Amino acid sequence: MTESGPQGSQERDTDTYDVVVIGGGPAGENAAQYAIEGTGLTAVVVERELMGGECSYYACMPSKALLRPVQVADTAGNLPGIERPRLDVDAILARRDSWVSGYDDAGQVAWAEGIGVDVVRGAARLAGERTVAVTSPAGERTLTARRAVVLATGSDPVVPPEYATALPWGSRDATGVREIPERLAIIGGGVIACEAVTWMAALGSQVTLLVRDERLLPRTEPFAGEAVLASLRAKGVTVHLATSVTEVSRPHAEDTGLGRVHGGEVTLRTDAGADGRTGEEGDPAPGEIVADELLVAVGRRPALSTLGLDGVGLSADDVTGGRLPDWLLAVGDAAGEAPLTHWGKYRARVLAPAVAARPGQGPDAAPDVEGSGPAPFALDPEEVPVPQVVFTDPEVASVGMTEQEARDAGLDVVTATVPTGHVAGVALLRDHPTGKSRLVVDRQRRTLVGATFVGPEVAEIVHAATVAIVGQVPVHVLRHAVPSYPTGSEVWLRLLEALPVELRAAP
Ligand SMILES: Cc1cc2nc3c(=O)[nH]c(=O)nc-3n(C[C@H](O)[C@H](O)[C@H](O)COP(=O)(O)OP(=O)(O)OC[C@H]3O[C@@H](n4cnc5c(N)ncnc54)[C@H](O)[C@@H]3O)c2cc1C
Ligand SMILES: NC(=O)c1ccc[n+]([C@@H]2O[C@H](COP(=O)([O-])OP(=O)(O)OC[C@H]3O[C@@H](n4cnc5c(N)ncnc54)[C@H](O)[C@@H]3O)[C@@H](O)[C@H]2O)c1
Repeated sequence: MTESGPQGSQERDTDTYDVVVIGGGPAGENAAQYAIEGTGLTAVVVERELMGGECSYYACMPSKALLRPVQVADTAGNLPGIERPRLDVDAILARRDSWVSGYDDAGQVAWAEGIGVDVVRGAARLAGERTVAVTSPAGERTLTARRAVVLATGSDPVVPPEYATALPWGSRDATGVREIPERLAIIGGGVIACEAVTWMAALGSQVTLLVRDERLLPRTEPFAGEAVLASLRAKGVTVHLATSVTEVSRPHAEDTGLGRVHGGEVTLRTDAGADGRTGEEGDPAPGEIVADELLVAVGRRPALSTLGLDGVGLSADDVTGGRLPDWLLAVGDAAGEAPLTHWGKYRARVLAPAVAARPGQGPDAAPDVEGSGPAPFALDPEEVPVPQVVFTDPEVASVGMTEQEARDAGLDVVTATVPTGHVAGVALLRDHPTGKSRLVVDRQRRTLVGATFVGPEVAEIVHAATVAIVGQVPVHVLRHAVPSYPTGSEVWLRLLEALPVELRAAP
């Protein structure tokens, strides 16, 4: 066996583990951790950038570190007796830097090694059944999996080619912002766009949001996008709905680095005026918009293109469709499921026992793992509801189906909708609370199938709805779950009272 390795460390060219995980984001870390926990099996994670993945350095952590001071300032600005705080941009960016550990993953590597998971640096691809080739500056290395290879490579941003030549910002630049563009145009109206406009406007950019759809946050209840739209406009953000950007030009585009303005002015042409369209009533989109920077936030797709899938007879659709051989699994954004950290970690937790229980292969295969097997579900996995919090002002916290999704699924549903701020616990948090809350109830089963809360600090309320859906608690039983007074959870009382009387009593 040849010895070689980076920085003088002794590494073998070839190595064998029970589980080889490609990608060290939250899903990959959890897949490795829970596959070997309490089993005596071995696991390695191959990571080409930073252990901890997109979430830790470029996505969830820095975005929420930037949004929290903005939220606190907004709250303070709506409480008589407190002067609206001045945001100290440098201090906020410094706090963001500390939350991303200065883009240094030593802590995450130490954590992995501490739980017995090896970390190999490099870009991995499938080189055959159970075989992973890793390329790094130190050379090529081959890893073999006795039981399973787990694809946890996350997702890549979609950048339409007509925008790409302008070297626009992606979400990494927005979360890693160093230079605040004076005029920032954002294309997109989904989660990333709505969160990024919130912190970039607060940090001082004059933002124009260009939204192709008729509304913001199209996958949530309509009243969620309406509340966020009203709030953004009240803060001075220009929002053009139903507007497509048809052309982008930037004569002096330059890759100046993460979070820095990427060159000279950028000019966007929109479809305003085409077919008599004016963007939206009272606020027509101009045909041309000039900005200092452009952020493109129009979705992400599973990062599967460099994995050599065709070499093992597979396509990206096989991965996202779950048509995989028994030695191969996918978790997290790479699997094409809800692209959320908590969802990827959950799927890794429930799949891990099945990974460990795959029969060992090869002469040195470890004994079969006793007591492991497919994870027991209380619910059909398809029925486990996905929660999400969008950290805008107001916050949007939802779980399970919207009313429309439930109807589209053929359910006979009844809904209850109330203004969130009409309960004392919410009204006490700040003056002028906005937003509504809604329960979606399956009339036949008398249980929740979805809930949405829009308002101040609703992020902490939604988990009660998740528990109610997973526990299949009938709504008449939920009436005995008494919220403390005066807390935001009292919105549950108003919602349950707004349901038809026959659903409130035991059948
Ligand atoms: C701006 C932004 C904000 C977000 N905020 C939230 C939030 O608040 N809450 C939430 O739940 N979700 C949020 N998300 C989504 C969340 O970041 C993702 O769902 C999550 O990171 C997915 O985890 P993952 O482990 O599947 O992939 P990732 O975190 O993307 O990790 C994948 C890892 O695989 C590595 N990799 C890829 N290919 C290879 C290869 N061939 N070889 C070796 N390594 C490879 C990558 O370098 C990366 O480190 C946000 C996303 C963005 C963009
Ligand atoms: N707080 C959170 O949980 C959080 C925060 C940020 C991101 N995320 C995750 O990251 C994922 C990606 O976020 P995102 O905002 O990029 O995607 P998204 O799917 O939420 O929104 C994309 C938006 O872009 C629009 N769009 C698509 N193609 C377009 C085009 N060519 N031109 C103009 N508009 C176009 C879509 O209609 C949609 O409104 C989300 O699905 C979310 O799960 C989560």
